[in-house]
Amino acid sequence: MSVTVRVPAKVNVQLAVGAPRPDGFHDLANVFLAVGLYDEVTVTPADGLRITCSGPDAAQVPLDATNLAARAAIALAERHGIAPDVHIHIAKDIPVAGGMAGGSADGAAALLACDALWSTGAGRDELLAICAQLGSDVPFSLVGGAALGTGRGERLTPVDVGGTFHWVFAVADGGLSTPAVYGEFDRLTAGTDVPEPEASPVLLAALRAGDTTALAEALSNDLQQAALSLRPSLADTLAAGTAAGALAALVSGSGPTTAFLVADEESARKVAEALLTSGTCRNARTAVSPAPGATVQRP
Ligand SMILES: C[C@](O)(CO)[C@H](O)COP(=O)(O)OP(=O)(O)OC[C@H]1O[C@@H](n2ccc(N)nc2=O)[C@H](O)[C@@H]1O
Ligand SMILES: Nc1ncnc2c1ncn2[C@@H]1O[C@H](COP(=O)(O)OP(=O)(O)OP(=O)(O)O)[C@@H](O)[C@H]1O
Repeated sequence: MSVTVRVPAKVNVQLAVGAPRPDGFHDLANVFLAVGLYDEVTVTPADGLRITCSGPDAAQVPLDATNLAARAAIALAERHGIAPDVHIHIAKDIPVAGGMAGGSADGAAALLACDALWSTGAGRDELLAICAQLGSDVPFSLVGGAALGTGRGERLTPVDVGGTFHWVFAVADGGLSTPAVYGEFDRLTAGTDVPEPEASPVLLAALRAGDTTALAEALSNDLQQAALSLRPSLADTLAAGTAAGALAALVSGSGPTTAFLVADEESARKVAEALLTSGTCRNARTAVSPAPGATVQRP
């Protein structure tokens, strides 16, 4: 018997970053929106723990115990006194190291899949606590939709979304390391007074109203400057999407994927095509939001 879980990518429609904490993390006001690009994680009983991965970016995914999907299986098994003897297969469609929480998504998906396979009876709160141990973005991958993440992003409050938003994502060549981007943020803000991060009421109202124009005006990412500083060529990608008619352009999370909010499906197609022909990115993907969180697939 196997269990398959489908899990979405995310874009941060607001990422407000505070000063570094003593533990090295940063307090955030992190407004997550799940977008309809998905990985699928399948777990099957096996003699030991084994990971495989398929998809165009599969070669960049670690297949050892550092993989977040493996760490999730081990964490759940330890808590319930079970041997983590599963074959985990990741069908990867979320860009790797792109700031779209691909690894986090696989962690949340493997956790939910193993929980179903082993019938552990773990409640939602226990699963969310394990997610938070695995990484700051992992709890959101489990819940999906839209949520405000505070603390290091792991403490979630659901956010209402009153409509569908259309996006284009420009996938860059190579990844950016999340700690390196936070480190660059610290370097760029050193000696300045970094304000306490706060969610923008205007942005939350735009989401609630399903108002694309208002959301376009309210999007913000405090890590954008740091990502651009480490990868200056991203400015060309942002400019190419804006010139093609995107309502707003921003770096997705820690980058280097860039996100373009567009009016509708037709505009998404046009902007994606223009980005591809601009030569400023490796690939361009269209997607809608919000998307549901990690979900067990029934055959
Ligand atoms: C950039 C975002 O993707 C936005 O959602 C997240 O903040 C990153 O979340 P993540 O990849 O799950 O990050 P984690 O695995 O928890 O942490 C990786 C590293 O990122 C930095 N980090 C992460 C989250 C946070 N609130 N402050 C940080 O400074 C730390 O250097 C940390 O060691
Ligand atoms: N299941 C996984 N899929 C992809 N990368 C993984 C996975 N598990 C661990 N990793 C490691 O995590 C690193 C970051 O990859 P990931 O795709 O999660 O980045 P990201 O989307 O930028 O993350 P975030 O948006 O959460 O900061 C990779 O370079 C890889 O070494």
